[in-house]
Amino acid sequence: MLEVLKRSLEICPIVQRGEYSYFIHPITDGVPLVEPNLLRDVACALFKALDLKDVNKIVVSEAMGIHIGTVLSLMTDIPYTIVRKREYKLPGEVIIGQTTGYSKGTLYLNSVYEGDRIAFIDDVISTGGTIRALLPAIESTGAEVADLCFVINRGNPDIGRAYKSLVTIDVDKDGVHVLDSYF
Ligand SMILES: O=P(O)(O)OC[C@H]1O[C@H](OP(=O)(O)OP(=O)(O)O)[C@H](O)[C@@H]1O
Ligand code: HPA
Repeated sequence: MLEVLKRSLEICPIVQRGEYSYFIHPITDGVPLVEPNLLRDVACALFKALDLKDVNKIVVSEAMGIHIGTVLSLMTDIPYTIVRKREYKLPGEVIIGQTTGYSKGTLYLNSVYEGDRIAFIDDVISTGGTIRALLPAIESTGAEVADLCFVINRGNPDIGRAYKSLVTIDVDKDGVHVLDSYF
């Protein structure tokens, strides 16, 4: 398990976004091509790694949480909602400031309510800026984040609580180096 993911990371290209060495990978970018065997490898590992007991909703963030949220939802029959980069002004919408290693923006959380037990998944954690902003926003609704898992962990940031990641990597100008994996 995770052999396909690890191999694909070791060959992925790097581009500079200012000071930030950005790796380009099918799971985090949708390019190069998302091969079904890679998606299957990731989906099965997420399903196995996450504790989904009594979880009633999956939360993912736009854009690149969406394909992994879709496959996990199909596998588990648990519905998911997407934290969007677009405002809806629905009642209860939570507005979140997001800062990553290369961008700043605003996210909008909907469809999460008091009493929900949430599994949060995302393609990558890097500086941790996104999840550090998202966690209190989800919890402000009265929902509990029961488990969280990232497909790729670069940087292993402290987010104030435990989290899971399928693979841990280091990125430099020469490429991606896989340091550790969950399975
Ligand atoms: O740990 P951080 O430094 O916050 O980085 C992680 C975030 O960066 C990416 O999202 P991005 O906002 O680039 O959007 P995308 O999914 O559309 O690529 C990724 O999907 C995470 O949500
Ligand atoms: O280096 C990266 N590559 C792809 N997605 C990302 N999201 C945060 N950092 C990265």
